[in-house]
Amino acid sequence: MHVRQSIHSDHAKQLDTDGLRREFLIEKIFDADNYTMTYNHIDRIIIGGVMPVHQSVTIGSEVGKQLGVSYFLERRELGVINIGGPGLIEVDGKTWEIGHQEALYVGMGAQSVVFKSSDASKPAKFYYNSAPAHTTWPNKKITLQEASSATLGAAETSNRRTINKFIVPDVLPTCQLTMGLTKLEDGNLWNTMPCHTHERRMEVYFYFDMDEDTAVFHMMGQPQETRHLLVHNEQAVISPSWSIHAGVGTKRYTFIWGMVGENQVFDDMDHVKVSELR
Ligand SMILES: O=C(O)C(=O)C[C@H](O)C(=O)CO
Ligand SMILES: [Zn+2]
Repeated sequence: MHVRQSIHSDHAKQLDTDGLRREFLIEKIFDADNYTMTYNHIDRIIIGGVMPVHQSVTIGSEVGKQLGVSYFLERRELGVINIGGPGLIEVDGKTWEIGHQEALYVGMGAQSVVFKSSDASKPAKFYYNSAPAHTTWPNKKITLQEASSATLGAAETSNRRTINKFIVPDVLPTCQLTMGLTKLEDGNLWNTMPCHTHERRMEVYFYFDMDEDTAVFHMMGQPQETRHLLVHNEQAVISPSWSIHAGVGTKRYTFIWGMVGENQVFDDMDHVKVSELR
C-alpha cells in the first residue's frame, strides 16, 4: 500500500513536473494477478485496481493490519467498476457477475471480497475507490442501463460526452462515496470544460480506453494558478478540493471519477468561467 499525504495549494504551486507527478499521479493501477492500493490522506480515500488473470485475487488481511482493523472493509465502503472482460466478485460467499463497464457497491462490514476473471484471455480489470463508512448499506450491482446518465457538451466545443453516474444517491444509498464513468464521443477531446472546483469534496479521475500513443493533458491547480499532468492509459489523478480537474486528449478517451467528502450533491460545483482561468 502506498501512502500519499494531503497537500496544501501553496506547496503544490511550487512543484516542478516530477513533483506534481509524485503528489498527484498514480501511474500504475493494474498489475496482473494482483491488486494495487494507494491510500490518500485527503478524505482517506483509497484508490486502486484488481486484475485477476489466472488466479483469484483478494484484498486481504495484510491491508487490515496497515489500516489498523481486522479486515479491509471493517470500517469502509467500496465501489468497483470493471473496465475489462467479464469477471466475478465474491462477497462473503455470494457471487456477483460483473461485466464490462458494470459496477458493484460493497457496503461496510464485508469480510471477504474475492475477485476473479471469467476468461483469462480477456481478464477483468476492476478499478476501485474506497472511503471510510459509518453504517452498512446493501451491496448492489449497477449496470450501465441502471446508471443515471446525462449527455453534455457539443461537437463545436469538442466536449460532447455522456456522464454515467453509477454510484450516486439517485441509484443507491452509500455513506459518502460517489462514482461514475464519463465517455467522450468520437472526435471530442475535452472533459469538464468549463471546469469547476468543489470545496466540499475531493475527486479522483482514472483515464482509460486510450491508445498507447495517446495522452490526456489533465488540467489541475487553483483556477488562477493552473498546472497540467501528462496522463497515459490507465492512470489516475488525485484532485484536492482546491483544484480544478479537466482534461484534453490527443484522441477521445473514457474516464471514471470518484468523489468523497462533505456531501453527495453532484451539481454542487463552484463553476469557473474559461475567461477567469490563468
Ligand atoms: O465530463 C464531466 O464533466 C465529468 O465527468 C465531471 C465529473 O463528473 C466531475 O468533475 C464531477 O464533479
Ligand atoms: Zn468535479
